[in-house]
Amino acid sequence: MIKTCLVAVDVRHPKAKREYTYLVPEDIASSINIGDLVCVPFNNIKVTGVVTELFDFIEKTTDYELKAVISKEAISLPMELVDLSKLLAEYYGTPIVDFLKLMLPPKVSSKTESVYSVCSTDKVISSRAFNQKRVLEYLKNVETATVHDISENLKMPIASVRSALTALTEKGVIKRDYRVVRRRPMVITTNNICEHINLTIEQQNALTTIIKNFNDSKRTTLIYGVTGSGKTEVYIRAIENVLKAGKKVIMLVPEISLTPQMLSIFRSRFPGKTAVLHSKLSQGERFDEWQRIYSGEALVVLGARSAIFAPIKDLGMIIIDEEHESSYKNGEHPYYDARTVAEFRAKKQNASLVLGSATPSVESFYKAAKQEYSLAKLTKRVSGRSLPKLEIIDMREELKSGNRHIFSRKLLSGMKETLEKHKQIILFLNRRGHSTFVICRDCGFVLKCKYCDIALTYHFEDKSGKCHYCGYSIKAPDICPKCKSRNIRYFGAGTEKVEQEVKRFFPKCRTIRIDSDSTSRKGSLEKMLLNFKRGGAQILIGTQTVAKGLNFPDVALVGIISADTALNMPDFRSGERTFQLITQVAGRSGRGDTPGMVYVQTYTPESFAIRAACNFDISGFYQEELKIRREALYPPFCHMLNIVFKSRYEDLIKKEAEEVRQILYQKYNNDIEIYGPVPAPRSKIKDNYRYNILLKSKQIQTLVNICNHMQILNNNRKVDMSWDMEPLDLL
Ligand SMILES: Nc1ncnc2c1ncn2[C@@H]1O[C@H](COP(=O)(O)OP(=O)(O)OP(=O)(O)O)[C@@H](O)[C@H]1O
Ligand SMILES: [Zn+2]
Repeated sequence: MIKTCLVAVDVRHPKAKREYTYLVPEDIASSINIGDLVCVPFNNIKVTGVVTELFDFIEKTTDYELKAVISKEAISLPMELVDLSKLLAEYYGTPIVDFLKLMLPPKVSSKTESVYSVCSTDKVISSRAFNQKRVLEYLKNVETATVHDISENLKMPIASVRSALTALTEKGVIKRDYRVVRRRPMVITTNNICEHINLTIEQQNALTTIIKNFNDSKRTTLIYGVTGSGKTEVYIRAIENVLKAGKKVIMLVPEISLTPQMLSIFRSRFPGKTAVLHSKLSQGERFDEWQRIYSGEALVVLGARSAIFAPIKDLGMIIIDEEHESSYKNGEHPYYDARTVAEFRAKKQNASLVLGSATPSVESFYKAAKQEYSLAKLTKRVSGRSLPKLEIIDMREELKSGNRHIFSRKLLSGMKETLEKHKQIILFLNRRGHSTFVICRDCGFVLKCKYCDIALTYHFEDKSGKCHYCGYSIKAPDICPKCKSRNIRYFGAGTEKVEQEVKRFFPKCRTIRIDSDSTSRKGSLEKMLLNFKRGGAQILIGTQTVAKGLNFPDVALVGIISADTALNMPDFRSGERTFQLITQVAGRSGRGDTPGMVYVQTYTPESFAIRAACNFDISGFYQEELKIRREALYPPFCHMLNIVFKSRYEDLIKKEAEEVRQILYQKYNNDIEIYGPVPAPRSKIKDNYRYNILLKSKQIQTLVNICNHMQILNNNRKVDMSWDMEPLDLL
């Protein structure tokens, strides 16, 4: 009997699903499986693809000759992941191959090294060949050794070892083999951490809920635990239980939480069994971690967003820490949300899902209120530590009393006091660079990007204006390019400016600045955080990178330089983001012996989100927020789909977007609300105009249908079109 298979191939082709049928040649017919990586012919070239279906070939069903699979590669995806890709492809209206690609290891190979061992003891080595004799004696006492092992143990230069080994191999006394070496990511370790911890009653209760859900209902557990309440310890105990039951775990954390701290906790609690996956791994490291997971050597996968696609077969639990984080959403095609993928995956593999946060997303909070999720609360910090005290500072008052600095008087004296006590400080500002715009006071000219409709940010370090969207950079002008005036001023502070000001007020104080400018080199973020933890600096200045999950016991003061940056975003989630950001950043304060203080500077002290965060009024905040969302019809009371159009030609966008709107209106009008097409808030980026059509619907299935319809509408379009299911960002 002949077999055929369906292969998802990685090629750009107008045909929507990008899956094609191939004949299976006889020599691999008995070994081929769904999930196998294969090489197939496609338009006269060879491409790779993944087998998604197998059929017993019955009759000739098409007019054209089927081509045959060329070869089978050594890699194969678990069947569960192929099934998951199919579900996701349907849900997001995206070719299946786009998800399969996220699941495959990178295209590199294993790293091998040579090892030597004795194979014959008959031959006599002349006593003049001194090095050879020593090397041979050494090898007789060990099973195998590498060049480096030998060199190190015999204190012999590498070159001498090599020539001795070559001579011995030629004589047939020893032989050379190859063994695979695993590249192990992140070697920085902090001193450990295996002290025994007795769970608090709240932690114990949370653990019981998780285990109960794991054992029977598989219901999702939401752990709402205030900052410093010991959520990590609860996750670790839960993982221990899952491993005991013979199952495996994926734990997702935001990229930043993958610090040496977190890694060394996991490596010491699950020695040899933890794999990590995140965006800063080299291709080789990623390949090896993938192999360790796939082979079953690693039982716990700790990683950022894309780790949700880790090749695990016996999955028992998925844990998502800081579940409110927007970094779980992929901001480009394929626009998946790791939390949604986790839900699909947990269901498919009969695993249970655990979400945790000190500031759960409004959506999750709502599901817990409706009892779709089990809610476990940790209301207190561990070891009797109290939550920090938050104070709002009205910056308008500061201005009125003549203080034009970025630090209010209270924050400044708080900093002075904290430094005197030899405690640490975190200053938070959600903007990098020095000044957010450069303006001419005479004619109002604002320095803008050549390619984007965005003001350039001034960076003091290289005296340049930079675009934070496309990277465009020019030397900042001394005179206005438009009216030639010298009256150029810089407005709006960023992290660089904060650092400068700290240096001005406290010249002797050591600072560390963490933002994407200062941490672009691999490993630099980890080193900076470790340095701060060890007391290498007194003040840490950072963007939202420093808001999450960090545990520095010596931090006694947190200053939020401007609580308004997130609030002023034109987005229905701005209130929620502001609330979360303040609560999270504030949560870094007072985690050790000294009680924590937090100053929240703002020009809008009456804002509900800011006041609720400062009063720890989480339930008041969610109630108010849910009321607004219900009235204005926003998630969780509806689902959304954003259709994004991009092109260099604005007329073309307008025409095509209008066409799409018409089609959607005619077909789906009863079930959806349509907004747009309108220019996106960031209307031009990298020389491309951007327009949005936003759809809302109470029926998720309608939006799923539209996503799949979009794949067809996308054929032969002259403008670039993409569709973002449940968007987090409409900018
Ligand atoms: N039962 C316990 N007794 C004493 N210390 C504990 C206990 N549980 C956890 N800890 C310690 O408390 C500290 C804070 O815990 P952890 O970082 O897990 O807090 P968290 O809830 O994740 O906070 P955040 O939301 O701010 O990240 C850690 O150093 C941890 O070792
Ligand atoms: Zn730009």
